[in-house]
Amino acid sequence: MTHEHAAPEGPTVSQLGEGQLLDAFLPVATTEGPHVLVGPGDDCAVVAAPGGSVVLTTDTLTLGQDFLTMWPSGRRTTGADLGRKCAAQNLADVAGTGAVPTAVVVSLTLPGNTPVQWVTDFAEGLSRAFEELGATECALVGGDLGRGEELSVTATVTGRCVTAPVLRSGAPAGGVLVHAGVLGHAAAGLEALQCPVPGAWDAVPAQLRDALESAQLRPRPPVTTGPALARAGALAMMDVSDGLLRDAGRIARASGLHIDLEPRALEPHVNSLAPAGEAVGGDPWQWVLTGGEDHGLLAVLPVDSRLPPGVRAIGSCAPAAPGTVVPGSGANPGESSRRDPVGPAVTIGGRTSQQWFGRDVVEGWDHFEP
Ligand SMILES: Nc1ncnc2c1ncn2[C@@H]1O[C@H](COP(=O)(O)OP(=O)(O)O)[C@@H](O)[C@H]1O
Ligand SMILES: Cc1ncc(C[n+]2csc(CCOP(=O)(O)OP(=O)(O)O)c2C)c(N)n1
Ligand SMILES: [Mg+2]
Repeated sequence: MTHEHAAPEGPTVSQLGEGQLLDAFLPVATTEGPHVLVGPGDDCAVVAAPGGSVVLTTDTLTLGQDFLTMWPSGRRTTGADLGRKCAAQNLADVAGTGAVPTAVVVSLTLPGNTPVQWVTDFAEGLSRAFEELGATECALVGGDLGRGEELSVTATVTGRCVTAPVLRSGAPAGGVLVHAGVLGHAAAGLEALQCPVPGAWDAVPAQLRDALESAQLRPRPPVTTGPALARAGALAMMDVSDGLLRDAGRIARASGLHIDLEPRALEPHVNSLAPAGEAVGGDPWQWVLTGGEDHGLLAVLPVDSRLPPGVRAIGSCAPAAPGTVVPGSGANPGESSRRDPVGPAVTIGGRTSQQWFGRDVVEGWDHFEP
């Protein structure tokens, strides 16, 4: 059913990016209150609770936009896959704040012909992900069921902090940019899933193709590394959901900094994708630098910090050149109004993404970007 608006005046959401939409949306909403410790702008909000605080995040997966039930490659997104992905993307936001996940509520919008087995598989996938990702304190505590035209699942997850919450805005000049998890695998997996059989991806070894498709369908964020990074002294952190360049840009802007990525530190990620890139004529650097949905953790630590297991240094933070980036305010996370007037917030080995790729590239995912 299409959705007709009575007064179709002015731009539609698909003419704006997510940042511009938030710039329009948040100023007319009440975003401050006596219990709000951290409002919109970070991976999680932080709300005062008796004796402490609770961190809170929500994320939706919608058929067509975030997954397909049957992919051109022939693979299906099962209920168990979607349960795992739903858990992973929310648990990663809690981890990205340095917190331990505590509880989940899930809302399911289901077309009437959805098999019951699909729904029970979803519940099982959700719970298996808690176990497999180390969210051992986390339980499903509620939710909602409804019928709708399009299959859609939304989870809201709470967490408890082990230190002060780690936001995007605390990175200092001189800090070390670190990352834990995979980069580019979910993006390469999306291309594999979208490629019909027979097709270009037939040239990729079956095991690698399967692993990349699984990285897209069942991402495995390093959830327990979030609190470990917080304890190691992380000053800024987030999960990489929209692409390394775009999300590093969010830390840079929120912290009023310039970030330079170290190409040699990213080479192991690129090399792991090279056989697939060669076989299909894809660019592994593009997958690594701009691919979303891996949900690894990106953090800034003081120089000379001990890195927790699985954490690698991938870049450095420097003062922003005058006029380069404007620090964001927590209440207004949209980026459009503070688009860099002079230079980029993030470079790769000192080069802009345009210089690095030799062409203009889209630096990451945006649900509405025109
Ligand atoms: N409908 C909304 N109402 C209030 N805040 C929102 C809404 N949608 C997004 N936000 C907030 O805006 C920020 C979006 O920033 P973004 O960098 O896109 O985060 P993420 O990639 O983790 O979703 C988050 O802090 C999120 O909580
Ligand atoms: C059918 C389909 N098309 C496109 C994509 C790619 N995609 C969808 S969402 C997304 C980025 C993650 O976005 P979101 O779920 O909004 O996570 P958030 O940034 O809110 O954490 C990407 C790369 C996909 N997974 N499936
Ligand atoms: Mg996020």
